[in-house]
Amino acid sequence: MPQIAITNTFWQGVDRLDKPARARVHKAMEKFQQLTIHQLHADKGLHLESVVSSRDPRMRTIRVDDGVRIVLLAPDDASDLFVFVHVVPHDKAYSWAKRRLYTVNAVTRCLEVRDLTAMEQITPLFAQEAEAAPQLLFAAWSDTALRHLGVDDVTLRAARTITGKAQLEAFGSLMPEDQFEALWLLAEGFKAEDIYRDLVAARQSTSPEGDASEQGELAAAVSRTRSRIALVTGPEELADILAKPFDAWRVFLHPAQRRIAYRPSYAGPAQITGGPGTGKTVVALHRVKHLLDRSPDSRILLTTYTGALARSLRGGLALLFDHDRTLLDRVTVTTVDAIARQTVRQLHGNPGTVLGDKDERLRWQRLARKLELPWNDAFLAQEYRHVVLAQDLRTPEAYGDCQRRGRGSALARAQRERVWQAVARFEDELTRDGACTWLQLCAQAVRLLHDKPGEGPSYDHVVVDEAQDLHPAQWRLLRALVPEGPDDLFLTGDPHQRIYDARVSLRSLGISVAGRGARLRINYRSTEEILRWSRALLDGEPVADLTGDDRDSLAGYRSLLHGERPVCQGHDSEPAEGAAVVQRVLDWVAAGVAPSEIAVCARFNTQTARIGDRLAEAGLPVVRVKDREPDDSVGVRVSSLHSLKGLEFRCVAVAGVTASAFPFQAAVTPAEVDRLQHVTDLAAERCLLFVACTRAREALYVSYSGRHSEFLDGVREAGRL
Ligand SMILES: Nc1ncnc2c1ncn2[C@@H]1O[C@H](COP(=O)(O)OP(=O)(O)OP(=O)(O)O)[C@@H](O)[C@H]1O
Repeated sequence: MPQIAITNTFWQGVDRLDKPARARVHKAMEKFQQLTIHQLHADKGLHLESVVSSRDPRMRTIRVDDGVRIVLLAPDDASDLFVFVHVVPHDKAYSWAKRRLYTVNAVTRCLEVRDLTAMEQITPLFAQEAEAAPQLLFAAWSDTALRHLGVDDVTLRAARTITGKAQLEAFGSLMPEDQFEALWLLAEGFKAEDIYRDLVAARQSTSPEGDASEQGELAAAVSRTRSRIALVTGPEELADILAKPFDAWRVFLHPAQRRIAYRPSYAGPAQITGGPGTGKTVVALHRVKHLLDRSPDSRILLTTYTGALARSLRGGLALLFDHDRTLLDRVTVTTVDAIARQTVRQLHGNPGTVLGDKDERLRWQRLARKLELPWNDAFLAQEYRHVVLAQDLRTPEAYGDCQRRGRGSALARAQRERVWQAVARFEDELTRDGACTWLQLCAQAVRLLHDKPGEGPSYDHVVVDEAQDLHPAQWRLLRALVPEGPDDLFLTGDPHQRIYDARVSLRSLGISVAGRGARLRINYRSTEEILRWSRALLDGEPVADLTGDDRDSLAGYRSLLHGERPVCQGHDSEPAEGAAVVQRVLDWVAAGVAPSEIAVCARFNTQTARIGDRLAEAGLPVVRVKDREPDDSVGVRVSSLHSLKGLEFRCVAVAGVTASAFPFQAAVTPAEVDRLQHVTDLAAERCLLFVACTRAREALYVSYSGRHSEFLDGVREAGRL
């Protein structure tokens, strides 16, 4: 009977089919595996046939139904391994298969694919242009240097004609993925030796040795290409795979992802950064798997910022541990705030009422008035958050002497005394009312853990997702929950998605990640078109990294996927804009996108609610994204921008991107009140829009009525508006 291997491109094809077509794919594969090779060639239903004049003589197709065919590679040696490489509508299947050639890379020894026909067509055209060009993009590297990075002859010929990044991009989806990545990183200014280490050596080390003389060349290369191809070991595994939705991330990891997640051990805290959609959450989940598999008794805390994110982490873990749910008993998945509340309850008793931001601000407002302070509620709340709680200051002397890092307003000693008076009153009143803030609760939990060692919750490993938004008080709690040592903390986050005004120096909190940092650069979620558009929203100002000691950068960040350019439209009035958003959503649904795979969001709740009503009037099911909404409910997600954090959708509409909404003046501290806070608030506003736009996988629609946001100017300047 034939053996089956499936590639990531095959599953991407399956993902694009509707449910009935997917079921037929599953049926065809089941049948395929049950037949002998001889029966397979004779079977009229599957109708296995060669692809006439294909670049790769091993190319075959089988029939799924009248409209859809599977493309596969048949063995041309003694092996019986068939590699399922794609599934597409009938006519496209042949044109796709004809143009492509699968080869084994001489350096990485992995199987890779290229659109050979297109490469051969483009290369001579570029070569003509190159003759007259003053400079070639890869002139600084010798053939030997490029070959060392896995660039083969065909790609080398193409590379020698490339004059700039735009031309390199034109080859993006045509060249073998790894070779393009190497060239891209060179063009982005990365050093050849770093690329070799991160890409080539990583591929080599994550690939088990396949022996071509025993297995046949194709089978050996397949067994070495684990990041893109999975071997199906037998009918049971196939049945198991076919029975549930296939989530590629469970099986296929980029070498950088695998190297990070499955590194046997880190000597201390490790930090993983990367732009939106680069698989940081995926890596965090796989790290949990590695830690659980490695030692049978270890207890793990997997934590993040919001309840919605914790729920989605729980869902991800359930998928990853589908084979053995009992392992999950050793993992606690919850928010940092929830673990603070649990700790206080366990070690002290009822923590009382926890105030939301709004109530806290009202209290500061009252105090400012009562004490006749020259500062407003926003200033006092920020001073309390960024100085008093961030440095865990507990006495007027400590506050009087502290360095107010990150604050852009000077406070003389007498002024500090007045602020402290307000702080003391604020805390006393909360104690009197049996209330506290979330950050106070975290600080209290830390004190209790120190005072009652061994009595509170404790973990062997803590894994943190979306780490960029945590406050120092929350970091202190995480530090206190896990003893210092190897694999104590594993942090993933993206400083470019910082939307909750967190400023942290991890080192000062006893969390040093020096020498244990890694970065992910390939986006698996959105198309390159959406990424570029969204990146132009950022103004290029440097962003502090997760540690607070260095700068973060999105250099080398890109997507392997391509699609439509985002659409940005201005309208005469808000009703006209609302109507356009509804029409856009209807178009997406008509094109086959499930309503639950569409998100519509706006800056203000009132506007979001109005659009939700309009969608409902148009007959569309609507789900308002709030913390406790079940994930499987049917309907277009209507959401605030903040609630979209960490989530993703096939299509996203961001409405109301006007001058008054982005930046929203009420959310931005005036520069004359605090210069640094002003800059930070503006950056958070930009990031908020960036986060919302990068939730889109395939389509992004951005709209406004009246004057558009200044943040869109960057997109206009980049020629993308
Ligand atoms: N190796 C992979 N193969 C296939 N899909 C992947 C892979 N890694 C990640 N993905 C997919 O890419 C998308 C983004 O992954 P993930 O949510 O982990 O990224 P992230 O870096 O945490 O994103 P963000 O910071 O924007 O929340 C998800 O749909 C995930 O399933």
